[in-house]
Amino acid sequence: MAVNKVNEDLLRERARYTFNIEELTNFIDGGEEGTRNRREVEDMVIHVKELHDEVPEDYLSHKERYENAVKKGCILIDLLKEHVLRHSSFDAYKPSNMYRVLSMAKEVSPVLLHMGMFVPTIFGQASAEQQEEWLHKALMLEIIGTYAQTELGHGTFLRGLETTATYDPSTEEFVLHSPTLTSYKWWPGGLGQTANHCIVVAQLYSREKCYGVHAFLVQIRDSETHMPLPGIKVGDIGPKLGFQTANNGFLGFDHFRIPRKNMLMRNAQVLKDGRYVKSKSDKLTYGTMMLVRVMIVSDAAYELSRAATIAARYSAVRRQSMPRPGQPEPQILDYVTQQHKVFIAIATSHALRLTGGWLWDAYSSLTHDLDQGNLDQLPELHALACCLKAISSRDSNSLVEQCRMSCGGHGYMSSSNFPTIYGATAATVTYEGEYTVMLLQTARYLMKAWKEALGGIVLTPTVAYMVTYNKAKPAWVNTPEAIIQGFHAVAVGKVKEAADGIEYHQNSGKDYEDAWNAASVMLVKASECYCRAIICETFWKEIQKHSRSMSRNLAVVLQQLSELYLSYWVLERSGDFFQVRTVPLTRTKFEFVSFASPKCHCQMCTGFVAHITSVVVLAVQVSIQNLTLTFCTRKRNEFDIGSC
Ligand SMILES: CCCCCCCC/C=C\CCCCC/C=C/C(=O)SCCNC(=O)CCNC(=O)[C@H](O)C(C)(C)COP(=O)(O)OP(=O)(O)OC[C@H]1O[C@@H](n2cnc3c(N)ncnc32)[C@H](O)[C@@H]1OP(=O)(O)O
Ligand SMILES: Cc1cc2nc3c(=O)[nH]c(=O)nc-3n(C[C@H](O)[C@H](O)[C@H](O)COP(=O)(O)OP(=O)(O)OC[C@H]3O[C@@H](n4cnc5c(N)ncnc54)[C@H](O)[C@@H]3O)c2cc1C
Repeated sequence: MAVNKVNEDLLRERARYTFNIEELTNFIDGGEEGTRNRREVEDMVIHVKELHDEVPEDYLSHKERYENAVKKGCILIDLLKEHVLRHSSFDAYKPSNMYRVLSMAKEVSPVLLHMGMFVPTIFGQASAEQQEEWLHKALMLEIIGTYAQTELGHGTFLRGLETTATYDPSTEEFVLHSPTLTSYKWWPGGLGQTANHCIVVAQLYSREKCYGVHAFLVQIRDSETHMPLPGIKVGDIGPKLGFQTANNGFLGFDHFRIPRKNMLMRNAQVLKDGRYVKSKSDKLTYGTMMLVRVMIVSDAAYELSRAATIAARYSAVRRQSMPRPGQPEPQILDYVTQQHKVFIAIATSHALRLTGGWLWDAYSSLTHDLDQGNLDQLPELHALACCLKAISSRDSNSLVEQCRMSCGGHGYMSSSNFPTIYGATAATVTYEGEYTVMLLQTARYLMKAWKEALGGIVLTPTVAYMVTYNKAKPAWVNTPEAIIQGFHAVAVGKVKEAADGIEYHQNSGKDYEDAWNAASVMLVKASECYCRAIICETFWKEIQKHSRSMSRNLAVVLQQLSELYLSYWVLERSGDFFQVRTVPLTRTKFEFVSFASPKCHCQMCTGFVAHITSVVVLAVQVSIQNLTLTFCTRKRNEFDIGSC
């Protein structure tokens, strides 16, 4: 049988590395132990023949595809359980670990929601007694759950959910009911045929009073027969853009009774006589969503890294066209347009991975604070989780599509794996908080921060620069740090612009809600810019921090990747940078000028870096005196193919 020979072009490209591959691998895995763990799991998986498809999934029926996914899910979960039990360091809920293992089956797993939301909800919202009863069963998959919150009529507006849970003190039970068609749960993964339990989010009623949405653990199928229990209507919602084996389903209740103890009572409680005990914050019910949003940032990075790897390899081996008559067809990797498509995908996968790790650390610190009853960091972390989930999933999905397109017709094949990766990342832009809605949530936080900044109040870390502009006159020099300061200036400008927009509409007679709506496009933009500034700054600072403990060759390349990322986004947002005309930020002097302003001139280079080892560092130099912006370009290395 012909032995698969590695493509010579690929071998030649790999021989040109200027850094130690194992060192980079360890960096990506979070250290040598992370690489060892990952390889151990991959070695376990790669040798399981049942995980390899004889027939492409696309040629299977929906039923065969689902059964195939269930089989693979069981195998992978057994590996995960064995590995978690054997290696306490393999923490299934650190970013990406659990998702990594499940995604080795290519198609999304019908037990993704069990692992990704059902178990974490028990961790985060069940009382100690309830964890005692359910956690081990869930971790060992003796019960299989999902997270049933979204309804046919409401996904974003949680306070509008219609499913009711009414307490009956005479029997010490909650009666779950779906009063309307729109109240049917719709979307929960695994609900179609897989889950026999679920977390149900419903409006809690006791003593004729509504206390808002709370979470309940509900058995919906018989543990022996797997048939729906009496009073339960459940099934599959049908075909989707992707995620075909996620087994998304619908669920309706007809006066379905559960014991009082099945209300998750870590935060709020209902006593036997029906008295309601309020939690420290009713937003703690939303805790699982914050966890998954935090995980999505790292997993969006992971999916993008897969797509970028496919595109980079294809670009090395694909030869096409003949720019010079009689010469061999060049590798498409040598076309600057191809580099412009692929290199930003590589840089972004690193940017999002490092930002996801930073966010995970912030989330871990918050959960520790919450355990101590300290909710101070909750608002900022909610705002961060919202905008980073939105931007990371959107960037990942659009760059996955860009990688696909960079591979021509072969990128359109299912065998390229781009369609599966695209389907997975497209879903994350919507689920766990729809893109626009998440950015508007962050905007809510930014509007408050802006008011505090104007009052000179010291702000939380990620918005502190809104005040510092009032004090330190930035001595902006030609460095990446200058670009980051530029992104801060753009973010502050957009926040101010949105706040002024709300004020303008209120002054013209609108109430706050209408003024907010009228300014909402600017509010979304302000959140995008705030988030981009965070990713740029975190990426750059993480690379600087890790560079100190890595070999110089690797540090150089990673530094160039982070500079490429900064340069790319300055070019992408050059309009916003042009608009920023900055004197030390004070209330009255900070203003945006229109493009037409005679004072704003710029020699922005429109070229793009020709090769990953040569980075054009764009920096913003602001001459405070004459209020002009001069973008100067400084070529770090050879051949900048672009032209102004
Ligand atoms: C890339 C490939 C794959 C990646 C895989 C990911 C990782 C794998 C792990 C798990 C797999 C998961 C698979 C997921 C499948 C999908 C599941 C779902 O989609 S579950 C359903 C998700 N639904 C949502 O996210 C709903 C979104 N809506 C909301 O969150 C809320 O309705 C709202 C938009 C925030 C508005 O809520 P509400 O009206 O109550 O609030 P406001 O009035 O706007 O604000 C009130 C104050 O409350 C604060 N707030 C709101 N939410 C939170 C929160 N979560 N935490 C903390 N604080 C919160 C808000 O800031 C307001 O505060 P103030 O301004 O008043 O101080
Ligand atoms: C693949 C997939 C898997 C899912 N899995 C689950 C699951 O397991 N469990 C679960 O509970 N849910 C799940 N969901 C549902 C998901 O959480 C919702 O789809 C999501 O929250 C969006 O809600 P919606 O679908 O009602 O859209 P809507 O909220 O109706 O949004 C529609 C449009 O209205 C806009 N909009 C809505 N509100 C506002 C506002 N206040 N201001 C401005 N614009 C607004 C949005 O921006 C969007 O453009 C899943 C969804 C998908 C796609």
